[in-house]
Amino acid sequence: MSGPLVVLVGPMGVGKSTVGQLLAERLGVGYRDTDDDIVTEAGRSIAEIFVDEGEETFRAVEKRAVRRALAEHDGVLALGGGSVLDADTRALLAGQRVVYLAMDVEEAVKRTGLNTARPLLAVNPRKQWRELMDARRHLYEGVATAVVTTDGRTPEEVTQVALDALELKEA
Ligand SMILES: Nc1ncnc2c1ncn2[C@@H]1O[C@H](COP(=O)(O)OP(=O)(O)O)[C@@H](O)[C@H]1O
Ligand SMILES: O=C(O)C1=C[C@@H](OP(=O)(O)O)[C@@H](O)[C@H](O)C1
Ligand SMILES: [Mg+2]
Repeated sequence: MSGPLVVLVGPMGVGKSTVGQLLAERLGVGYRDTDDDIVTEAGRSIAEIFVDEGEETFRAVEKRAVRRALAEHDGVLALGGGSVLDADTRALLAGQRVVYLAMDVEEAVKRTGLNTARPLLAVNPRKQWRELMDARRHLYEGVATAVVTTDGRTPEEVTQVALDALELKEA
């Protein structure tokens, strides 16, 4: 199987970036995050790209960033939470080892409700979360080869559960 050793998907704030770095350390491989790639390339924050150019442009940039990272990176790759909205991206994820980090809506509101860096949640976070998960849950499940629930677990515990689920050898 070519491509990353592990790809992480799931909603904003579920811990893809946090767990991704821990997982990479435990596995002794590199870590990459498509949101970071986008920020580096654009020289602006994700929020600025959303405000200046709109979500559609962001999604096009994101699609290219994901394609490139899947082709180039062989370690742990964390994707932005909305990457799976794109059908071509979902097709590229078929055949990859993909972990869906999941959480319920209340946990999501708790973790991200007050975080203005995430433009999709700027107004009425609980309602937005419900709508967002209703629209995306099946997409995350569709690309996942493993699902790891994060509610009530520390990032270290989530990392351990992911390692157990993946049956990958540690470094
Ligand atoms: N298992 C967890 N329990 C509690 N807080 C967490 C957990 N995982 C991540 N966080 C916190 O939630 C926030 C979002 O985490 P992050 O890794 O950036 O998520 P993502 O990349 O999925 O958007 C951070 O403040 C992080 O410290
Ligand atoms: O779910 C989404 O649509 C988004 C998730 C964010 O990444 P994280 O999932 O890493 O927070 C970021 O790409 C952007 O704010 C949009
Ligand atoms: Mg992230």
